[in-house]
Amino acid sequence: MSTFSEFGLEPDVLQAITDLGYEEPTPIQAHAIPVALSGRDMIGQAQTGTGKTAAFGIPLVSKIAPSEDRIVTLIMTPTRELAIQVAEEIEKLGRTKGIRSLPIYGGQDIGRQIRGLKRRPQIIIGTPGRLLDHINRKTIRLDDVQTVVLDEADEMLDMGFMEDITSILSLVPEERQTLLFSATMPTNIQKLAQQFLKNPEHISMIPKTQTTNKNIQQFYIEVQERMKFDGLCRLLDMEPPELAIIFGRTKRRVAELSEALMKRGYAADGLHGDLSQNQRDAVMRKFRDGSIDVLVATDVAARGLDISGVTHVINFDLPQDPESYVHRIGRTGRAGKEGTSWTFVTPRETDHLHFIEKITRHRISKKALPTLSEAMEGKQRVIAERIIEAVGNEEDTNAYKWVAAQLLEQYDSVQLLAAAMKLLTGDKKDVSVELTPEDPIRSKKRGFGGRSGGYGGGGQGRGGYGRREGGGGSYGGQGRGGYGQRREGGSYNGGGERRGGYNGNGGSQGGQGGGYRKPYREGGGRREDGGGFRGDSRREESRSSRNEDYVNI
Ligand SMILES: Nc1ncnc2c1ncn2[C@@H]1O[C@H](COP(=O)(O)OP(=O)(O)OP(=O)(O)O)[C@@H](O)[C@H]1O
Ligand SMILES: [Mg+2]
Repeated sequence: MSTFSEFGLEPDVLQAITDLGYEEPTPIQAHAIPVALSGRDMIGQAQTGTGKTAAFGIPLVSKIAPSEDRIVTLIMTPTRELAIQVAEEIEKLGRTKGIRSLPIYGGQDIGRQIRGLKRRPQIIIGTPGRLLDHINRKTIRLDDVQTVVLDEADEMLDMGFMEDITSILSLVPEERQTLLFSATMPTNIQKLAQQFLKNPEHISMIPKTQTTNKNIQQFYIEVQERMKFDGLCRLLDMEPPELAIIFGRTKRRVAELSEALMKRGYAADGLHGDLSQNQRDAVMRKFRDGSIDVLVATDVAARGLDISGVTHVINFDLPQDPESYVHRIGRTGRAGKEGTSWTFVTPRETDHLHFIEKITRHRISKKALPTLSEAMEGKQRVIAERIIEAVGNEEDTNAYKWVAAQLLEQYDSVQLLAAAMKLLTGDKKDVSVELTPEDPIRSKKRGFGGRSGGYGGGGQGRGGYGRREGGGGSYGGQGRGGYGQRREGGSYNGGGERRGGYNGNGGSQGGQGGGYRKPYREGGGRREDGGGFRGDSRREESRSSRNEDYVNI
């Protein structure tokens, strides 16, 4: 299928597609749209940034009559930011036709959502926790829903969401169409998914040879934990990104890292689940409009987010599992654009890196940590470019010329310009920053075949937060060194490895015994929106507070 008109779409919908600037369907759209239009259940898998949203969005808006005044379509996403973004795309696709849609997510004023619901939207895009809240308040009824979409399906069907999804889907009529989309779909998840699907068509656009998007150049740098921050600064200086997303492992890590980058003069801010929704919205707005160019985030930003201009993804901490790696780096190299990813790996984590390479079927190229002089060169290049740009702007510089001429009479021109450049670089490399060191990720050494079948098992909540005493010494600047004592014990990912096959032959479904959860959610099950990435005690709170969404991180 090479044009959208070949799908037999209505003129209004075609107009909306044109307005979005989409000229021809992407491969997943070409294959998935006809199946979705036919009413069949489907599992749709395609690489990050290849247009899965419109692949389900176009058929959804096509199938709804503008006169419909009930909720007939439900889309679920794992994070609030993704719900907002998907809602925006659906709104654009449905606007010309007069389709009404509404995002429903935790952290937003519920009264506002209730007012929105009075406009009788036909499509709801929500996160599970807040959806359940509305269902309990009877402000949302799902009796008339005909189509359900789980975006980031594997994440949604992970243990953290399983219970909520099951409750929500039990309220949707059996006679419905269910569509699952994701860039990753571990085999075990597919099996589980079939619990909710009827005779689904499986459409996979993932090439046998590589699960990550080929437009992303992937590098890793082996670096000691204590050198990571300086390494990051050098990297940002050497190859200044247009926009970059830097992933850290935990909320605390992200808070510390964004703070540290700001202190060193970078236009950065952090996104994680301990922030209020207003703060989260403000950070996203600043990143989207370019008032910051570095977004430091937990995995809350790993899935689905589509921000144009992201040229670099940096894994400051190695992700826990290969899926997370695929999604994180997939925030760049979208819609045919090129992108670069850098991953920091501490010496003890190289096994885990190779495991990620094996599962993603892609070799990640090794690079050396940029040297100080490479970083300096990069910085100076940027300053030189800014100066040259300003030189071209006579009007802006006129007011400075008189003083410039005076200075040139007294000083050497090269010396003058060098001094001005030095001031412009705003060099703050000596500002000391605090960063608590992280433990290395332990390699899972899982084979494809599965050791004991299934995911997880167990799940007694061992471990939790690897108690750490002594905390962080100062990091960088002067005073480097004091790293704080750390007591061993209490592995941070709480024991429970994901046993069993990844793409596994062999892994049975494992769902009994509380299994089927990722290691970092071990021991708790339910996620809270922005809750701990590790099974810490907060999960108990989230279990009882149903009025929020349960996204981890
Ligand atoms: N047919 C098309 N032509 C051009 N651009 C498109 C087309 N379809 C989608 N896009 C653009 O491609 C980008 C990625 O789309 P989208 O966010 O749907 O990707 P995705 O496959 O859902 O990725 P992820 O797995 O990260 O969620 C968006 O900016 C979107 O506007
Ligand atoms: Mg998506």
